[in-house]
Amino acid sequence: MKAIETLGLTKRYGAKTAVDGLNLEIERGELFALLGVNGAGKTTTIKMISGLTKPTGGDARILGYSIVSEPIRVKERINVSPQETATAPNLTVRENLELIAGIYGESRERSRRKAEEMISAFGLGEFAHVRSKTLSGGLMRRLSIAMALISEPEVLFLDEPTLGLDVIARRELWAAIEKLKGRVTMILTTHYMEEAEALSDRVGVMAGGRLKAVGTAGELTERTKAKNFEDAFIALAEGEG
Ligand SMILES: Nc1ncnc2c1ncn2[C@@H]1O[C@H](COP(=O)(O)OP(=O)(O)OP(=O)(O)O)[C@@H](O)[C@H]1O
Repeated sequence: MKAIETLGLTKRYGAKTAVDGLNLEIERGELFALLGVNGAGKTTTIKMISGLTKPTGGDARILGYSIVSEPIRVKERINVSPQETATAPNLTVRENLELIAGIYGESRERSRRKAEEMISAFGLGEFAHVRSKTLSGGLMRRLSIAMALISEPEVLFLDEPTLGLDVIARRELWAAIEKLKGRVTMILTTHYMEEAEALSDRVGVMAGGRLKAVGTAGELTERTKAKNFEDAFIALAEGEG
């Protein structure tokens, strides 16, 4: 069974077709980067797959469950690490993690244990007692992803995870994401081509609501006869048809 399979997934807003008959398959454990210029339809696609908005046509199956007819089953198995980090500013790193575990119905004891696991997995040990509002951008993003993982989702959406981070914080976050590869299916959106190239198993390029190409960064570079992946992306994102 695929982690994600979209079947003619479509979203229309009045006369505007934001996502146009998307057919896409993502394997379990894969890190898939969904790329496209502003307005290509990435956010709308992710919103539909994660149950935040309903398609106007087609369907998607997440771990076999339909987003149209079984949205609760889907929501139980996924989580989103949003672009706008949503931590409780006056709670510490540990308290934020325990709070989320509690919201997902874990006992006090298990919440503590899971928070500890995440602190260790994301290298947040020395900041466990720090209020989240005082964290740097990079640490905040790490906490945000840790919070999204505490419910043990099988599918995780990472929406521009390193937006606005400096190069060191970005590399640290990449390392944290790398460690999750193979265990959690991840769908990444990013405008940084080197990020897609460094992290993803495959990329999909969207333009005008349609999927223009799918493959590894290397394959797409070769297919477009570009000199690097960024040029390949530009050729695909701007190409007609
Ligand atoms: N709620 C809405 N109502 C009307 N049009 C919308 C709505 N949401 C998105 N659109 C339109 O659908 C198209 C796709 O938008 P979407 O946000 O999915 O693109 P995107 O690839 O995520 O872009 P970005 O990189 O800027 O986030 C755009 O033309 C956008 O204006």
